[in-house]
Amino acid sequence: MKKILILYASSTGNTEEIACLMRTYINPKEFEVTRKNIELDNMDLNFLLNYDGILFGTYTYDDGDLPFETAVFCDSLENVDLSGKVIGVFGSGDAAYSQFCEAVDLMKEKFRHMNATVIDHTVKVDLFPNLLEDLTSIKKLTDQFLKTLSNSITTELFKIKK
Ligand SMILES: Cc1cc2nc3c(=O)[nH]c(=O)nc-3n(C[C@H](O)[C@H](O)[C@H](O)COP(=O)(O)O)c2cc1C
Repeated sequence: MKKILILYASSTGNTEEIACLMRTYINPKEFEVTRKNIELDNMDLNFLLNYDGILFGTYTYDDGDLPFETAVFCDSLENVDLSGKVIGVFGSGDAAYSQFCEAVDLMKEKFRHMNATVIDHTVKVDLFPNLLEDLTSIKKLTDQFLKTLSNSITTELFKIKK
């Protein structure tokens, strides 16, 4: 069974709510799913290698920038080989800011540069996910992620191949 990690930074719970919704769209009989917050006290990110796919969520802060915990996570990623991992990116922002959900795009680019297989569609929610278009977008990312993941080789096979 392929393993999925839903990992996110959320200060007031909006991004966490997207993560919770995503989990409901994944059949636990088909995939092993873990959902967790970024933990600033443990930035050894080698545990990411235990997962075949990662759904990564972040809110946006300070005029289109990464929030602190996502920035620390990003720096710690330098030593981790994410090639072959399937990754989807989502987040919450506030449409009142000109650089709406910019952190989602920044993380998408970051994962792309690490040779991960990044799903093109991203989820950008204005604050809390309560509109039909939010749910449609979240379902779309989850479905595309699961489809790509199903067609990828498993982490175990990937280790042997390397
Ligand atoms: C100081 C500050 C700066 C922010 N800057 C942005 C921004 O540049 N772009 C954006 O889309 N949202 C911005 N936001 C809004 C948050 O991203 C938004 O409230 C989001 O829903 C928080 O997600 P969370 O509940 O998962 O923490 C900012 C919020 C604060 C408090």
